[in-house]
Amino acid sequence: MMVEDDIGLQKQMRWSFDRYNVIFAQDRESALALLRRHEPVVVTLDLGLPPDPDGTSEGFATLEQIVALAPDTKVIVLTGQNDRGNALKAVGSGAYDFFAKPFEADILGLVIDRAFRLADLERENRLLQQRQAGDTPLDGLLTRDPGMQKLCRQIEKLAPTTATVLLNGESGTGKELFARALHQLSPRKDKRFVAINCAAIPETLLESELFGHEKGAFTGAVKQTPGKIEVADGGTLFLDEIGDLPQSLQAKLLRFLQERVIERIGGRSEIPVDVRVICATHRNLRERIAEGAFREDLFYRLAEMIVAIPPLRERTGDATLLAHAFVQRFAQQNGRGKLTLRDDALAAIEHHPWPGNVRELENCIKRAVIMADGSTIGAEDLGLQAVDDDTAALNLRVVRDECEKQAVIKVMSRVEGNVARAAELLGVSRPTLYDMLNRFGLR
Ligand SMILES: Nc1ncnc2c1ncn2[C@@H]1O[C@H](COP(=O)(O)OP(=O)(O)OP(=O)(O)O)[C@@H](O)[C@H]1O
Repeated sequence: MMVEDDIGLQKQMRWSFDRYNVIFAQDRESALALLRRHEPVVVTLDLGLPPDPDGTSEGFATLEQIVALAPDTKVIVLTGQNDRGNALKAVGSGAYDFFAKPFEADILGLVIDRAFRLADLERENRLLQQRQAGDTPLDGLLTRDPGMQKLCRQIEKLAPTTATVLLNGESGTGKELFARALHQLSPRKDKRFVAINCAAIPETLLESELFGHEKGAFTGAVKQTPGKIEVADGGTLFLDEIGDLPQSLQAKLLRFLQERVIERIGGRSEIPVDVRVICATHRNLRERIAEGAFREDLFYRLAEMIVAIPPLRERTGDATLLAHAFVQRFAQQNGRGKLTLRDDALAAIEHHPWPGNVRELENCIKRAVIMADGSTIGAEDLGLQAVDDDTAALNLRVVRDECEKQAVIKVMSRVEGNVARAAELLGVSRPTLYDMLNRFGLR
């Protein structure tokens, strides 16, 4: 796209750059409308645009909006001769390069070619990165959901730090898997990962499990036993279901986190321990605090970083991705040869809300692999309700229509029904927008 208000110059450019597929804009408004509509890869931008043709304010405003809307666009700003100040300012504001007017078409052509090449390379690079991100989320963890992949990147960043991480998510969402990944990717990976479930052990035993005891500390304490915290020295301590930690132990854990020393039950000496603490809960800890069941000061010690893991039903495409992988794994483990999921099974898996998340899905597939008679698994083998297989919704056109409809409704509401303005924002012509409104039955 070439943004140039001088019609004579536009003509000359059209002629000089006829080997490109060029679109022309003459002011900010038309430039932004064309940007939305055609998504040009390279833009040349004259800084002197109406209503300020002798200044640069409109040019800079246009540049700013192009960079904000489509940051990958390569904008080449055309400045006056010897106008270093504005040239540098433009590059500082996100322009790719600058060029002095009047220009020699050959040389400007070289700059444009280079901009296209760079844009190509950047696009390739982005694709490669996306592909890699999709292939290797975290060890043992399968996902294609963009939100989950973002979480995986966060975990990679958090892993090498000493931050205490709180993993929050429904039961079976993979909290322990994330905790192990945090350990594996940390400098502590060669030391122990010690997990303890605070909800599974009675209060009386939990204290000794965590802090250890000396011989004779209580009836049955026949020998000196170090606690889990001590055992994890140098490594990572994973406190699962931290929201269920009894009050008395909350105080003791807080003291450990503050002072980093423990005292075994019945012991007299303070033992320094160096552990990275990761904890997890399916509970809403803020609610527990409000109920008076969880100490606020402990919460802030534990939740230096909070990672919220989405339930399986909110991850796009993951239920079937995991189902295929689990079928393969369990078929192999049970010597079942090649087993596949039928379409009715896949539809049922997509529709089931999976309150028990990945663990529920895993168990469901495990059972089905054992029970299935033939070489395929149907909805019935999974014990799931068969649903009307709406393959229609799997058709890209229908999906696209639904998305388009949502976008049209949103934009039409934003511009209070102004069709011309909505068409511009959506990057379509007015007749196209009218067609869409008709097609979607919108008034
Ligand atoms: N994204 C995933 N890819 C592959 N396997 C997964 C994934 N998420 C979870 N799992 C598997 O699902 C099971 C449950 O995961 P995990 O124990 O980590 O969940 P959790 O959130 O800690 O559960 P709980 O809160 O009940 O302790 C495990 O067998 C785990 O390996």
